[in-house]
Amino acid sequence: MEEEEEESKNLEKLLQWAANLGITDSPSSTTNENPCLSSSSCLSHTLTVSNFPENGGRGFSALRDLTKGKLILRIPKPALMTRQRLMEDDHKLSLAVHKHPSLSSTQILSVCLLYEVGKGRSSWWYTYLVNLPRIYDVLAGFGEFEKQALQVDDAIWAAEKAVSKAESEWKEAKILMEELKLKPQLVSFKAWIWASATVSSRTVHIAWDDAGCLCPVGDLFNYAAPGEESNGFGDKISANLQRLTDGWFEEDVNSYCFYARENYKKGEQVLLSYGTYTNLELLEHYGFLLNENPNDKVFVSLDPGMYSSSSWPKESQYIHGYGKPSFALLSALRLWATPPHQRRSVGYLAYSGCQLSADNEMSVMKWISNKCHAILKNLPTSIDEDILLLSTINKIQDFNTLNKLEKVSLAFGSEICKFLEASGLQNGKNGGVLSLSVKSKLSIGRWKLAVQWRLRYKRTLVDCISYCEEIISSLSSKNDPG
Ligand SMILES: C[S@@+](CC[C@H](N)C(=O)[O-])C[C@H]1O[C@@H](n2cnc3c(N)ncnc32)[C@H](O)[C@@H]1O
Repeated sequence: MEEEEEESKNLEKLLQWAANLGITDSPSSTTNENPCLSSSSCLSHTLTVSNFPENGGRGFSALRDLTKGKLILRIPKPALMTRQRLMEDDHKLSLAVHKHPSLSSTQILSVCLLYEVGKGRSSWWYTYLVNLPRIYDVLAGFGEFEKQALQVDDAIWAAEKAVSKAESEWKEAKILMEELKLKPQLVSFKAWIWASATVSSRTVHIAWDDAGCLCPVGDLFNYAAPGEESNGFGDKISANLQRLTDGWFEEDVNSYCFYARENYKKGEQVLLSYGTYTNLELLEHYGFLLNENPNDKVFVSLDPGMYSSSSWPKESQYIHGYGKPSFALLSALRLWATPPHQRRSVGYLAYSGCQLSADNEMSVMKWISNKCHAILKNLPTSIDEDILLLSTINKIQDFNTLNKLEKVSLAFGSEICKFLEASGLQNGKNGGVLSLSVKSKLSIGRWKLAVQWRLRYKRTLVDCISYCEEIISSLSSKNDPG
């Protein structure tokens, strides 16, 4: 409770601080007038900060009905936390950073952020910094147990790569952080994960710095995938070319401006597209995923001969999150299922997305369906088991204890035991109540994300099997009308 009160006070201070910097949700403001300068909050016309437990937590809701395309928030350049700004304000930082030209722009921004945190209350950005999340669930922070809970090799590999990339970037940046005499806890790997996750999940794009910049108040928008509102999950992907983000820097007003991506009713959450991401990419960069993500992709491994039967790049051959094989995957498999000596003559049909013959289409559909079945069979748990496990994880999170452990362990056997082992928790001999440490609570959150991810993956494969079976049955009935 105390924590909540403190968070709400900090937020109030942030909105007032932002108002003093000219950040505003007033649609009529220009650079020359700052209607919020004397106000106690930069928000009063368009947006208010609310909590959306199921959709990103802290975010914005509409204060009134909003129209698509309307300017909803403006952050003047001096309020943007850029590398340039931080270094201009601190000569010592600037001198030290310039001695390390091999560090990447995002490594430098992460160091600058930690350096600013190290200043505590004396930082000009203090009011902003105390409102940043304390933890992130990005892949780079996944421990061994959480990585394995992803179950799918590609995903485990992506998590391992994220961890090792973070480790090597941290080691490279450590010398600079030590030169800057950061406190040991700010030089730790844990602090590095925090800083680099802040950078990857909260920066916005600016043309003059490829690290992007931190955008106070503007970074409170939660995410909706681009195209979501026009597609509907399961519908055909809209051919409309939409802008992938809803905010950009505008030179004429010297501000970062955010626009409503659709019409919103008063009270609805106002969301922002950060770009097009698969669920695994969302986990990697932002530490969350969407149950219905129109941009999700499931890659299935093909035999080398299948890749070489067409010129489609590997990354274009996948199954859409809603279960349909991608255009390129279908095209490649149609060619592969054609005898090699006939491939040239039907190539133009395959590349334009046409079916080649009923037999060819049926063998392609059977191949994909068998492949999906085989993948599902090889995974350690079924969809039903994952659903049950998720509901148990939810209960554990609700009560913050592991209750009636023996009963739970019976249902989920090894995975629960592995969690207990990984968290250093002992299974009470009598199956009694175990209180969870902060570390275990964090681990449970990541474990849940891993289970949600693999469940979505499995559902896509099941949807793909249904898709293939529908095509097979419709082609069979055409072939054999009797
Ligand atoms: C730019 S911040 C958005 C504001 C954030 N909720 C906060 O409290 O500061 C991005 C982070 O918000 C969370 N988030 C954004 N959109 C989400 C969504 N649709 N579902 C779940 N979490 C989301 C993720 O933790 C992500 O890393």
